[in-house]
Amino acid sequence: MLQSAATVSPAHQAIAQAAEPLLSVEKVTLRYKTPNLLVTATEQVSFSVRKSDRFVLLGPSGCGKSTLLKAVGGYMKPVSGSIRISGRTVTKPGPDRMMVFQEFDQLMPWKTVLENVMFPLLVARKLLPREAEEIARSYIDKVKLTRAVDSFPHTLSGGMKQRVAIARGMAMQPDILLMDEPFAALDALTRRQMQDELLQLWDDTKFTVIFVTHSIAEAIKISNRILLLSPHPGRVKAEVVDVDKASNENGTAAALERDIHDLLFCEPGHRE
Ligand SMILES: Nc1ncnc2c1ncn2[C@@H]1O[C@H](COP(=O)(O)OP(=O)(O)OP(=O)(O)O)[C@@H](O)[C@H]1O
Repeated sequence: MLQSAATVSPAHQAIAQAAEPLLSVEKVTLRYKTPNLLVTATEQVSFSVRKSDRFVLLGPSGCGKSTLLKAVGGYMKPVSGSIRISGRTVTKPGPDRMMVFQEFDQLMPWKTVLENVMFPLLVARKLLPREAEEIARSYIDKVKLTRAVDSFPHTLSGGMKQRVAIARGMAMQPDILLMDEPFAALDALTRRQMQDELLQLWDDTKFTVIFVTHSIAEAIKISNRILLLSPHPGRVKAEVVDVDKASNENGTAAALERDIHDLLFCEPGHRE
């Protein structure tokens, strides 16, 4: 189930062709221009995401995971290649792609939990306050923050703030939720709890998510598919096309974790 970039099986090609992807990223090269440097973040990266995928971008620091997510979000244009959602080329940010970041300060500190979640519904979806409140409250319930609905962000723990950010993103019912290391700044226990809650939310609503992480264990736990990127500049190294199946074939999730680690970090024949 670990497929190298060069060897995609005919069976997988057939499945990929049969199910029209929601998101197609084709041969995307992304660069930053600084006054003195041209930094190539990713080179010729291709992948596709289907509806209800829990798709993880995994790779070492600096391989361009966040940059790819920014480009899917419409915040950055590829220098070559294309990014399409349901056949439409992505040219700018839109309410069909909501982002959840790692930082705890992504909420507006002067607004309550309810007001933070309602804000994009009022501004981007242009809903009436009553409609926005109803939707916001239902997603606040889903992330188990009913009792904190009137609290201000500074009174919340890091995990609670991330739950608000997830509720805000999901309440917009985007085509794709883009999550950039959303649990990386949490303590280990809270991080595990948040991973479990994300999976419960997915069981409820089957939303489509692209999740960036550099934790192999986190990737295996939350995804159904994983794209492995090589170190800077990021190129596709392999794809785990069915994480559950790969875990079973490898015996355990721990065995798959070792295989992915070796693929990402070791030269052939070496193991740390
Ligand atoms: N604003 C920027 N200007 C110039 N170079 C940048 C900028 N942002 C990122 N880069 C460079 O682009 C490359 C990819 O960065 P990116 O943050 O996408 O990697 P990443 O895989 O998400 O890393 P991490 O796991 O550490 O967050 C790196 O070499 C980084 O230094």
